[in-house]
Amino acid sequence: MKKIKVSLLQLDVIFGNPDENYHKVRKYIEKAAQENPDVIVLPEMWNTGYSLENLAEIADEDGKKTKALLSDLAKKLTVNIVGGSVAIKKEGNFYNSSYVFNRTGSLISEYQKVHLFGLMNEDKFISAGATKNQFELDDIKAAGVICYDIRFPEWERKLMSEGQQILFVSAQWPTKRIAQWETLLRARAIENQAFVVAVNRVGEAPKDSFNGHSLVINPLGEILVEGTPGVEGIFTCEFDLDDLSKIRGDIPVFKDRRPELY
Ligand SMILES: NC(=O)CCC(=O)C(=O)O
Repeated sequence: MKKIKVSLLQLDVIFGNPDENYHKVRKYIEKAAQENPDVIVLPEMWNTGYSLENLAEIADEDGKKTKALLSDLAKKLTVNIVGGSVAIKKEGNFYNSSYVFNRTGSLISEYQKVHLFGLMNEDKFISAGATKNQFELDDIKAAGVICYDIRFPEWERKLMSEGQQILFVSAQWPTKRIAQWETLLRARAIENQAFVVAVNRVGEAPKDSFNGHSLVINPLGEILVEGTPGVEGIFTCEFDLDDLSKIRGDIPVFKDRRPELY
């Protein structure tokens, strides 16, 4: 049996206020670690929110502050951290950037959101990434994407087709489209025959409302845990990765696919 315990930090994000958000994330990670999870997962753009007009003043310079905080906590608490994403500035550009740390505090993956969400003006302020986000946590192969990325199944397929067992998703997905969030995530779990661990923020921003509905979904598309809508908190779930081999054996989607046709 290969069990993994994940803690989802379904947090409110204080708009345009990195100092308060860093303080809050530290407290929440320390609190979550008391439940002894293997992995702690954060939402999207948790340092600034979508305060895009102010990025020059508030984005994290090359992610230095974020990396120092998450590395320190991962090492001190001996826990893997899938660090959601933060706004960073690097060489004159802004990125929506994700960092993953293992239990020793080493940075094991870095990813910039690939698909930028025009409806929230992200494409006007942020530069797109172009690299994959694949990593191993305690020898478990996994991949990660950010929010709007989940509307591009060909991207998740690419990330998940080298034996990845868990897809991590970090989001600021507004309440008004939350039914689509659930449907898309369940589809990504079923088609990739993988667990999906998806964290969405709660709270209000000037132009959007967020109600969380963070989810852990099994490879059959069944919901194992749902973050209580509208409630800030830590939602923890343990699941067994051995379930995957039976599902992948019964319906061998990865073996049966015909990539030469599509
Ligand atoms: N932050 C995002 O990428 C939002 C994506 C979203 O809301 C959608 O409907 O897609």
